[in-house]
Amino acid sequence: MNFYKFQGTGNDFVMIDNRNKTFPIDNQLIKKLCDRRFGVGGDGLILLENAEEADFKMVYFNSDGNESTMCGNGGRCIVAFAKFLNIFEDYCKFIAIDGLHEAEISGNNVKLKMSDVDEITENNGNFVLDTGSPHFVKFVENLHEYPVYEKGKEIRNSLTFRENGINVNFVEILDKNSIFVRTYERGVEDETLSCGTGATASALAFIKDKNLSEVNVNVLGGNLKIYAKKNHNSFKNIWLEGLATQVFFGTIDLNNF
Ligand SMILES: N[C@H](CCC[C@H](N)C(=O)O)C(=O)O
Repeated sequence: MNFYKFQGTGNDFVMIDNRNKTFPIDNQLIKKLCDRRFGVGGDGLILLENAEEADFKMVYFNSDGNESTMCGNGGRCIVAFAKFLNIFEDYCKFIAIDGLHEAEISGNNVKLKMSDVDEITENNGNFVLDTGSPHFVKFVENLHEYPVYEKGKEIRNSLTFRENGINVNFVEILDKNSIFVRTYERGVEDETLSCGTGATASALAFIKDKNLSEVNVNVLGGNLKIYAKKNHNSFKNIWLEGLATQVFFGTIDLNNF
């Protein structure tokens, strides 16, 4: 079995061209392929498959081996992967678990259209919203020193969120249109170097009461840019932009893995 390793601002994925539908979807196999010592290593595994009314379909699994909701950085990486496979020229449409996405690629830079966000709810100064995956957003000071793993794990496993889980984003405001975000990711159950749907959620929480439509988001693994059109407490025309690159490729004999 051929696999490709891609990363988008440090969020990394095992990518498989599964248009022939031969990949054995097995949670334990996916978990082992994502294992950083016993496997290839990755925050998740992504299958690229054929789609009726789009250029391709994205199927996303977290590194715990379970299929999950939309992955923004994974979406940017599958666009770069599909371009590498010559599936499209510079603009594509693909189907993911949260619906149809458009994307543009220029070199290693990918701009991905995210699902609309209908509502941001607030609970004692924090924010909860769904950008294709569920996110909790908390604004803090001195984010570099903040205990992201401990506090993120605590919120993700709290009574409110324990059953379905949630991704937990901690945000420091850098200037009038820039934020720094660190994320504890559901299904990875650890901090990742970047979370695309999390960066998007954090940016929307940041601009919800501002007259701003572009946000620079610094993450540990690089820089992202989010564009959004606000409409009261909802957002449309949301785009996530950043670099996505192929790191290496290889083959695995699944009969002896
Ligand atoms: N772990 C997330 C999905 C991947 C999100 C992240 N990798 C992104 O770039 O959006 C979840 O299960 O909700």
